Amino acid sequence: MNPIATVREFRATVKAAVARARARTHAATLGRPGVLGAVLRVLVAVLAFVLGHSWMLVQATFAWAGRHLPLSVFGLVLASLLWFGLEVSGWPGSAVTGPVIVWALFWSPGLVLGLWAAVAPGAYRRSRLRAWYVRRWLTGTPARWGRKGSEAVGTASGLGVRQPDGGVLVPGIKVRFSPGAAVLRLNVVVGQTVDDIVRAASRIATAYGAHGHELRPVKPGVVDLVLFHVARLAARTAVMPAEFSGAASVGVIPAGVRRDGQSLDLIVRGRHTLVVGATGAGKGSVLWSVAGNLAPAVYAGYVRLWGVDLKQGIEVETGRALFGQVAYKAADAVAVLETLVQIMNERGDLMRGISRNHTPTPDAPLHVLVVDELADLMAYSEFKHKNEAERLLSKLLTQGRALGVVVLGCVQNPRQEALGGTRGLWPQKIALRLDSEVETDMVLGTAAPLAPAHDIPADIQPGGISGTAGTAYLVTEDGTPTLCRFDYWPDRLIHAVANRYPAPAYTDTPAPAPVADAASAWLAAGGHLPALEDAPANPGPDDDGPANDNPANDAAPSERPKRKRSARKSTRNRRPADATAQAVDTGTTEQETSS
Ligand SMILES: Nc1ncnc2c1ncn2[C@@H]1O[C@H](COP(=O)(O)OP(=O)(O)OP(=O)(O)O)[C@@H](O)[C@H]1O
Repeated sequence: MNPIATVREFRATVKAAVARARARTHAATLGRPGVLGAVLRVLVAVLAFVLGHSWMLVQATFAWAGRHLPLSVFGLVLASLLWFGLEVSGWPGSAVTGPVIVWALFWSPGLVLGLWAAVAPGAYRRSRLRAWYVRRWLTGTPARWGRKGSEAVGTASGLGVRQPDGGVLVPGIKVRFSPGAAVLRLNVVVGQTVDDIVRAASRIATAYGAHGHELRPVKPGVVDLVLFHVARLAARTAVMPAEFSGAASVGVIPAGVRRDGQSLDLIVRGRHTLVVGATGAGKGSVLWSVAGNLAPAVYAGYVRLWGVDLKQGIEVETGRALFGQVAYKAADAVAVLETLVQIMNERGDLMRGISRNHTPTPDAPLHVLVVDELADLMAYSEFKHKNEAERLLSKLLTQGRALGVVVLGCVQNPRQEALGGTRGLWPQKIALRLDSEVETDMVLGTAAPLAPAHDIPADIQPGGISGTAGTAYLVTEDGTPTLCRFDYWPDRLIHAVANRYPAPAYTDTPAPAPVADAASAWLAAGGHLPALEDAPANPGPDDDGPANDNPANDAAPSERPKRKRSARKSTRNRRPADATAQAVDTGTTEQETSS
């Protein structure tokens, strides 16, 4: 027999077997399954189910065991000793049954918890019990969480009030746990103010080893001190917003995630919002979270977006179809402001004596003006423009909110010269990463101690992108700060949203020309702008966004962005003089920016 022929024959047999196996696997997993394929799929589903639920059982049981370490270790040691004794003594029956029963008796609460977690994993995850058992992240000893312990921490942190009889009265503290946080409810004692608690808060948080804290007023004299174990918030990519669901939801947008894991619902209606952040801090995420999430309402006619972007329109032009009117030059920006002031005045005339709060309708929509870099308008433009802009913007900021005209202004530098006289006129503030404590003070005022935006780390990743971009303190009108992370809006998603929910053709302004300027020309040249029908619902895995753990996104890319800043970004950070030198003709005419 020819050995070479034998080897060839053997190789051919192996190849044929592999090809058959591949074909079967393909049929069983991706193609139309035969009987074997169907059985395989069922088996895989059952296995996944069993493994998933067993994992929950193990997780919950061991969480319990971790919290009750002495008892659980004692049970294990006793069971092991029993097994050893039975083995050594040559016990005639099973040497395993007895020890397992002993172990199960000691671990029974954990096993019950585990069974519950396996049967109802969702309920277990949301439960306070789980929060309690997985609160090991806080370094405070268990005793510290008891009433006496927490009150001792309060006293040591300076919350005690000395009484005439020499005793010390401490605020009553009740502790409860929620996923990701422990909440201390403090009842202020006579002689104390909430300010005393504010002053002691960071000492208490440090005593518990918390990564951050927030104070939430409950009622006069009662404050919740929330201690967080989460050091940083994971990046999420935004998803295509759902269809317009009714006038009631206009102006409240799901913009990201809060530190306690809840959705960040940003209120835009009736609030002017100032967004401040160092370069690369993620102001674009805030801008598009607002513009992108308002898109369905824009499409339905309940909201009208106006854009001012003196950084050559690079940001706003990415989603141009969402905006009724845009301005990329200072003169046009002033014209937009004039138009809005006029709308506001006319609306005031109509509403006077009838209503004190505007309700958006398709006939009288909520006007939202988005300004990408306020300093370009308020500080770096010609004197006549910046003066006029400051005057008009101040009018909008002082009168617009009740009349349904609100402003979202972004700025890198919160100093006086960048904001003119408007700095104190923004009721809602979003402080992304800032360069210094002085800047945090400037933006947030009295809320600054509870919202240290300058402490948000830059965490520069390869490619120069910040690993914490989009992380911010949102300080609402009542001064409550919330650490949150805004969703990332990749260019492709912005295009897709703009294509799916374009603004109606407003009769008082011409429709945007498709490729009218350098920014659009760049988009066209890049070939990124998908055709209307091709627009993906969500950015695909090849998209250049950050890691996506947004549960709503079914096309979640699983890696951190590897991209360098996109062309949209690459031109955004030019200095003003530079920007003027490279100014492009945006094609925006006086006529376009005044109605
Ligand atoms: N929410 C986010 N999650 C993760 N990464 C983000 C997020 N927002 C932005 N980034 C990343 O950070 C980069 C810079 O973001 P962005 O351009 O929005 O910052 P910026 O504050 O507007 O900067 P500049 O003021 O210089 O224009 C983005 O290109 C993106 O890679």
